[in-house]
Order: sequence, then structure tokens, then C-alpha cells
Amino acid sequence: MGIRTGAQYMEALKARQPEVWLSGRKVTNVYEDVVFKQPIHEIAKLYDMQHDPSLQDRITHICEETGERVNNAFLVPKKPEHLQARRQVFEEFAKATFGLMGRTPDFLNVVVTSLYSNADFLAKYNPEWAENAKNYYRHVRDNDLFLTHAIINPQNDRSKTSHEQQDTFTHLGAVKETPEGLIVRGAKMLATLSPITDEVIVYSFPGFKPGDERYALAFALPIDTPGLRILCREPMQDGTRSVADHPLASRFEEMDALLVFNDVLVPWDRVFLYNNVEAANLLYPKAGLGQQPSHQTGVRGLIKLQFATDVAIRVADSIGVDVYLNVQNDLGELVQSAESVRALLRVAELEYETLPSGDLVPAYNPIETIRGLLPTFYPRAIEVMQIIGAGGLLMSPTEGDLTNPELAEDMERYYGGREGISGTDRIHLFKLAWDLCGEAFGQRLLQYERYYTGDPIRKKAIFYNNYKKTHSFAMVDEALNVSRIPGANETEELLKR
Ligand SMILES: Cc1cc2nc3c(=O)[nH]c(=O)nc-3n(C[C@H](O)[C@H](O)[C@H](O)COP(=O)(O)OP(=O)(O)OC[C@H]3O[C@@H](n4cnc5c(N)ncnc54)[C@H](O)[C@@H]3O)c2cc1C
Ligand SMILES: Nc1c(O)cccc1C(=O)O
Repeated sequence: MGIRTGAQYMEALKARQPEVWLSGRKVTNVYEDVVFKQPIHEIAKLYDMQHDPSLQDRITHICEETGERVNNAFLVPKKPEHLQARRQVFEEFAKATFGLMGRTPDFLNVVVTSLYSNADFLAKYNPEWAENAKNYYRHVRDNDLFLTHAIINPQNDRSKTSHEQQDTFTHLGAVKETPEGLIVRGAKMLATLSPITDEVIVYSFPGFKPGDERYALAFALPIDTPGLRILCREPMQDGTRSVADHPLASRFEEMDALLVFNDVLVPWDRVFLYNNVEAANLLYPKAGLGQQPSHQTGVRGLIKLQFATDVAIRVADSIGVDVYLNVQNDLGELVQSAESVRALLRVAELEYETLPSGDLVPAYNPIETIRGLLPTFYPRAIEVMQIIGAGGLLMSPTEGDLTNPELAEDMERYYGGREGISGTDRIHLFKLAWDLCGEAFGQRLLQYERYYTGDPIRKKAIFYNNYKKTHSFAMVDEALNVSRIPGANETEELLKR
């Protein structure tokens, strides 16, 4: 089939009935549910972009294996232009959502592509796992599927490993093997957008200990597989808030969910890893599951940071406060943050690494540096927006007030900004800013940037340890050697005199 349209994506949603729980009710029709309607629409637009003649060649390509047109997220980069092609789809999808939707289809499609291109890693442990991963990639690519993922154990007792939790099956683990496949039980989080996806892929960040064998798992399933329960967090939008009052929150909310597997059958051909602590711990670093998606997260994160920066600048300008040095200083800092990320991304792509397989990946140090910086750059952008908008952020009336003729004069006189900014302009701008920096929606976006890539502190520690292991420290050695040149100390003595 190759690239789907938005309508085809929505048809697939309508045909499915996953077990979704939301605010104490079982959702009987995901497609028609008010909470999911708008996000479904936003995802459908991305699928339609693949058919837009002005974008198609930028974000899709003809698959060598099938001759069909597929998304660039499925491209295995073999030359620098492929890396650029992949970036183009990340960029276009992120621009269409202002970088606010982190788990658009391109994100996990890169993860699956990475599993495919690193299938040799799996083959070392079990050739069937490698074949399964490769076939799964083809299935996702050729049907243009939208995946969610759940790679984190629920936060029960983080000081204990999976097999040490009070209940054997709190964390997702294998119960038994059957001729058809594995039976799995327990929970995983934090499956963003899961109710409106086609399939789920489950694997883990490293951290397994001996004894955790049953939890060392990786597999994929259709989202409506019997026994798979999706427990949504409280929605931030009820689907009825207007686009005028909440221009971002009403459109881009990504539902997060806990997945509970109640003795779910995973067919053997969907198992990518099982019962092997070493393989599970090495999967993320050795199968490119960090370095390849980080290209998508870097591009998307940059666009989100640029958007927040631009909103902060427009807020400051609208009320004439960017004539002040302190405000210019804060806004200059945000622009420099965004420029730093933009430069790092460029370096990561230009100084790409070539793997032994011949595949190209963005350079590790700069791409990983982006991941280390975004968890502080983005919250800072939001803080600056709050500081500059100050009390005005809490003064916005509603669309109802704006459209009531009796209030029209007040709206223009008291809500207008500096000369040239009407009351209506300023109200709309401040509502946009409040969605980002005040609403629960905006707080989730901030939490996302802090944690989407795992614990930022442990991630930075891993980065440092890698750096230390691979860096030569030649300058320090050179400086030490010079000071040991015979007679060097005598020269110093002479110079002192
Ligand atoms: C909005 C959002 C969307 C997300 N979407 C997804 C998704 O779609 N799929 C998915 O799988 N995951 C998703 N994640 C989950 C994300 O991967 C995790 O939040 C992240 O890995 C951190 O894990 P945790 O939340 O369990 O925090 P924890 O690991 O429980 O950490 C909690 C705190 O304890 C500290 N801590 C915990 N353990 C240690 C330790 N061993 N050493 C030192 N300090 C420790 C941490 O520093 C942190 O401050 C999402 C997260 C967010 C916030
Ligand atoms: N955050 C990630 C995720 O959820 C899956 C795969 C990779 C990452 C990452 O940031 O490296």
C-alpha cells in the first residue's frame, strides 16, 4: 500500500475497538469521542501531507524493495542526502504541529527502522528475533502504521528491580510460553497517543538485573489486541473548549496512558527479544534506538523551542516591554538557546558517523548534547514567557466576551497593547501564550521536554562516561609533556628574573 491518506488512517481507527478507559468510562467509539476528535484530525493532516504535491518529494520516497512510495522516516540512510531527506519529514511534521506533538508517526517509525537496520544485533542472540524485527519494519512501512510505545515500568518502587517488586506481575513480564506465542501480564507506561494509534511496540531502557529474565522483553501488537487495556490519564481538554480560547490546547493534546496487559498473547513472530537480560540491556545503545530517534527529537525540539521563543518575543513586543534591558536580556538568551540547538543539529548532520554496516547516523556528541540541553532550555523559555507576560496572562477574557457587542468598546480600550496592537490581537496572543505557559496542557509540554528521553540526569551521566572513554585528552598530555622538557624549568626561572 505505501503512504496512507488521513482518511485511510481514520477508516482504520473506525474499524477498531481497543479497550480504552477515560475518566471512569469505557470509550466505545474512539473516533467519535470528543476528547480524541481533534488530535485524530491533526494526525490525519500529517498523513495527508504525504500526498500534497508541494511536499511529497520532500517527505516521501520510492521504496527500493517494493517500488511503493513510503515515508522518509523508513529510509535507512546510506548517504548524506538520506539523512537530509529524513530530516525533511521530521521538520515538516514538526512545523505542522509547532513541535508540540512529540509522538507523531515519524518518531516510532524511525525506531522500527533502526531495529531493522540493526537486526544483526538481535541475530547474535536469536536469528528469529532478527527476522521478526525485519518483517515488522516491512509491515509498518508498507501499511504506513502509526505506533505508540511503552518502555517504562510503572513507578511502584524504583529502588527495587522488576523481580523484587511486591507482586511478580506489576511490571510487565512473561507468564508462560505456548505453541502460539508468549503470554504476558503486567503494566508498562507511558504510552502517549495510544488510543488513536494502530499498534504498540514494547521494549525497555537498560537497567535489568539477573533475576529479571521474564521482564526482558521486546514485542509489538495491534492496539486492539484482546486483553490489552489502555488506562488514560485525566484529559486536559473535554473536546468542547473553543479553538479561539485555546488555540493550541484544543488541537494538540497528546493523551498519555498506562498499558495493562491481562494475559495477552504475543504471537512468536512478533517477539523481538525475550528472556535475555544482557540483550535487553544492550538493545537501546546497540540497536540505534537512542541515536536514530534523537534526530527526530532534535529537529522537533528545535521547532518547539523556536515557537516558544517567538511567542515570548511577540508577547513582549505587544505590550511594549522589550524596550527594557532585562527583557531584552531574557529574550536574547532564548534566541541564543534556539540558535545553539540549530547549530548542533547542523553539526550532527554534517559530521555524521558511518556505522560498520555502512548506515549513516547523526554524530553522537552534538545530537546527544541537544538532548542534554532541551530539558533546561525549554522550561527556561516557558519561565521567560511567564515573567514577561506577568499579570496580563491572567486577564484574558473569552471568545464570548470578545463577540458580545456590549463589551466591544471595553475589549478594545482596556485590552489593547502598544500602539498598533488592538484589544482583539492582544487577547488572542496572550491566550496562545497562556496555553503554552499556564494551562495544564503547557505544563505537560514542559514535563515532556524534561523527561521524554528518560531521566536527564542519568542520560547526562552516560554521556559524560562515554565522552571520557572515547576522548583522547591530547591537549592536556601535550601541555604536561612540554612542562617536562629538560631545561623547561630553568627557562621559567630565567623568565622570572
Ligand atoms: C509527557 C510524557 C510523555 C511520555 N511519553 C512516553 C511514551 O510515549 N512512551 C514511553 O515509553 N515513555 C514515555 N514517557 C516516559 C519517559 O520515558 C519517562 O518519564 C522517563 O524515562 C523517566 O522515567 P520516570 O518518569 O519513570 O521517572 P523515574 O525514573 O521514576 O524518576 C523519578 C525521579 O527519581 C530519580 N531517579 C529514579 N531512579 C533513579 C536512579 N536509579 N538513580 C538516580 N535517580 C533516580 C529521577 O532522577 C527522577 O528525578 C513520557 C514521559 C512524559 C513526561
Ligand atoms: N525517549 C525515547 C523513547 O521514548 C524511545 C526511544 C528513544 C528515546 C530517546 O529519547 O532516545
